[in-house]
Amino acid sequence: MARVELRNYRRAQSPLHTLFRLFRYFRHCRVLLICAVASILAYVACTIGASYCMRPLTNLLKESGITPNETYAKYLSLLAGLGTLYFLSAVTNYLLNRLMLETSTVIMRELRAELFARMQKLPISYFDANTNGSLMSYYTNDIEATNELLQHSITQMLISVTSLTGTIAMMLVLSMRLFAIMVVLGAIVLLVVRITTKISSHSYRAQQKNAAAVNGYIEEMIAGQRDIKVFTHEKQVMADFEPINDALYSASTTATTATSVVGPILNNLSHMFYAITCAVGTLWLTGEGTGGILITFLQYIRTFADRVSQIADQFNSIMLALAGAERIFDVLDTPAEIDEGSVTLAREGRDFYWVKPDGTHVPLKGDVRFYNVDFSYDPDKPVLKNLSLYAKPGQKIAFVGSTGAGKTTITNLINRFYDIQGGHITYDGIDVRDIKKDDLRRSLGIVLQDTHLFTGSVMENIRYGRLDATDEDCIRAAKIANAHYFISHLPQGYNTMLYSDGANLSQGQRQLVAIARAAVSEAPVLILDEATSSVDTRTEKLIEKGLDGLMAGRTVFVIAHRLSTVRNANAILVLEQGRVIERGSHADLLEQHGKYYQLYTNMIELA
Ligand SMILES: Nc1ncnc2c1ncn2[C@@H]1O[C@H](COP(=O)(O)OP(=O)(O)OP(=O)(O)O)[C@@H](O)[C@H]1O
Repeated sequence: MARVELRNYRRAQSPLHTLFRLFRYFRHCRVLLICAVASILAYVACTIGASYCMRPLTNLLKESGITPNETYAKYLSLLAGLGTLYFLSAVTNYLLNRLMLETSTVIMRELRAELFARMQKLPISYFDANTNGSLMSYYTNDIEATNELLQHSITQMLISVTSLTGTIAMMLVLSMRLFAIMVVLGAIVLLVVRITTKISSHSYRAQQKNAAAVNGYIEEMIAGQRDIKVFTHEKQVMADFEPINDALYSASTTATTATSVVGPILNNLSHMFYAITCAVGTLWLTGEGTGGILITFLQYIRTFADRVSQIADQFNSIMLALAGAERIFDVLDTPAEIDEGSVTLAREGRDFYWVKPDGTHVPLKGDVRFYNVDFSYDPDKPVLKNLSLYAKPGQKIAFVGSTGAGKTTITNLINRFYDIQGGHITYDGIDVRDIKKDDLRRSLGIVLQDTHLFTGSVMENIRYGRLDATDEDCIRAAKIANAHYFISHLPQGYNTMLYSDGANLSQGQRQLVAIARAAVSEAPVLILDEATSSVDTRTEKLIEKGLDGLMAGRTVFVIAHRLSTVRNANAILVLEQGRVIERGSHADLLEQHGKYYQLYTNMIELA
């Protein structure tokens, strides 16, 4: 059963550092940011000012020595002032939301671009260690969380903190005595907030972790639908899904329960707060205008309590969103594939050259040699041991051996998907580590067993092998690959669009397009992972002819699955546990009566 990888869902490890790093992205939208901060200040000033209007309004009721007309005029002007402040606070709030929306869109664009660019530079080992699902969730969950953070959470937090500061200042201005009561009660509220936040953030983390497991599982099962149906594993898949779905259910229930408890507790506390201040205030405050002070103070208490509970809520979501941003930064900090190569391999027309330091061009011949190569993916599990082999220009080298013997690994070392730990590999006498990686890979044509076709026309998919190839080059390559006939019979010929990894083509047709793609690169060295096992004999013949056309005149490494490939090869290398145990032509090896003889006489398919 397929493995479900859990992403490491956690709270931000270094939230402040992540936050400052995120703030650096504001450098491209400084003006927007300044406007946003100004809007926050204006918004908070308006709301606090509106609350303050309660004082003169209340006092107006008891004001003596003025005529009813004067009272009425004052009353109207106060109401007009209050209305203006509420109107302004609505406008500034709208402005703020717009500004943060714009700002976060700009930043998200940059972050997505950086993330995507970094992923293009990461070594293949990174993709081995991370499932597609977990990589995708950087672009979905984590980008979304960061967007939410920038668009709402940070803004709300800034509003809450500014408003809280302003409210405290106004409370101090109104009455120091009442503020003293506030401090005591505030300490109690903070304690409660701290405890409940701890509980809720813990359960939220559990919820996120379980959600990741469920999503990862679903994604994997969707990708494997064909295999699930073929092996009639539907029931098993459902049975495996149930426990992780249940785990998500209980984690979500705990999380929502914890959150739903925080609100009422804080609400009740704020009511108590309100009542106590009201009672004490009535007893303590004496003299002219005390009614206005008390009413306004109570108004501020409400704001205070609201802001504190908002900060508690936002703190949690900010921490979780920062964890998303942190994961994105982790990817951005993952070291890119190192390329210490300095030797340039250039293409001119249809030929490849090695450009020597003095500028002279030496045609590439395609001579590849391994000298005592040691390699392992994991340090404690050697895969290739002291492996030596050579392919002279134009030779066809076939690898045979049981599964896991190291055939694919060898081909992955030629193009430097991985670096060797011992020995060296040369290409026309140059150590491959000295060749610029892009140049090296461009001078190797590769046909993988499991080809990926991109969304685009057939022509564009063939051109993927060499981006500057003309339409004529692509058609010529398709002819070499024996793909021209079937492509010409597609509804729009070479302009037929391919979708979902070429799902509208048969497996054999996809393989022929892949061969054409390698043919258009016209590289002097070819690496073929033959894929004929899952196609019918007629298609196999087509592919065989396509491959023969492609291989002519080039050095070829082929992971052989067909007897014909092996028979035609200049040399057959028999691998076992990362070692070459036999080398020779088909006839030589049969004569030796060794492993190859056994493979050949016992099996039709060799690998
Ligand atoms: N990305 C990887 N990370 C860790 N180990 C790997 C990785 N790829 C292959 N291996 C291990 O390296 C060994 C050689 O694998 P390799 O794919 O080269 O064998 P192979 O001869 O091509 O097998 P097959 O014919 O089944 O494709 C195996 O034990 C395999 O489990």
